[in-house]
Amino acid sequence: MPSHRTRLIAALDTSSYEQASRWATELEGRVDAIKLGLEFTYACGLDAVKKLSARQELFLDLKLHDIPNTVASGLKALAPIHPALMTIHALGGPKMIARSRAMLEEAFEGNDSRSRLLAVTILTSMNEQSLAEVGINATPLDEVVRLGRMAVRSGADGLVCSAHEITALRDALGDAPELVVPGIRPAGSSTDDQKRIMTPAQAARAGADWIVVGRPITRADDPAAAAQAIQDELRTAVP
Ligand SMILES: O=C(O)c1cc(=O)[nH]c(=O)n1[C@@H]1O[C@H](COP(=O)(O)O)[C@@H](O)[C@H]1O
Repeated sequence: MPSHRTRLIAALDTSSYEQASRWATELEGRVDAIKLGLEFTYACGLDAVKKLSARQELFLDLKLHDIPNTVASGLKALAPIHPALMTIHALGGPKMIARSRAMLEEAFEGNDSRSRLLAVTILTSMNEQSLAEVGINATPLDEVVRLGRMAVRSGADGLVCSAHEITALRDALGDAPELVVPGIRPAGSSTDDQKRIMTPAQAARAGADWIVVGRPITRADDPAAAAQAIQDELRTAVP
């Protein structure tokens, strides 16, 4: 049973700066970090990312996946924003991950709060059938552990996975890799396009370092109250 606190990241998925800014203000003090991703960044730009994250810890989730040089150079360009966490796809392979880590070490030399590199394993919107559709004939669990081992060995500081794989990843890799877990749905909420889901309490008991929650917060009538309810659930889940 984990004894550390599972922290809450709110995914602010919107193309509107005003909307994201409103959420960020409402959620300040109620979430531990905000996540800005493809929709916000493409629509509003990196200056807006920088501005919005001035007061809160930032997970910049752009899921880079390209040849090693292109991904590492992309990360170098993002480094001045200084997100706490950034994502690349584990499927880019060991060289892409190793070059990315080396680039971040270089970009943050002399700064002991380097952005941490997360490798996305298998998206939480995929199940065994969706894996077969892209030619991967394995269970999500086996594939996540296989990719997770490779990614951490290659230099990833942590992994994005579903809560279903936390126990197996901890058995394989120990406590050091930071496990960031989307596909979280409080009991009774809509699953949307997510396939491998768990509740906040289940993810906390499994040992998630962070959970990522978007629509259950942002589509709630009262996003601040929804975030607070998740924090309360996390707090009481682990004695
Ligand atoms: O990297 C991610 O954050 C991510 C990986 C993954 O496997 N699944 C996943 O849902 N996410 C992100 O987590 C957030 C989940 O949002 P909701 O489904 O609205 O809670 C979205 O911003 C996704 O981009």
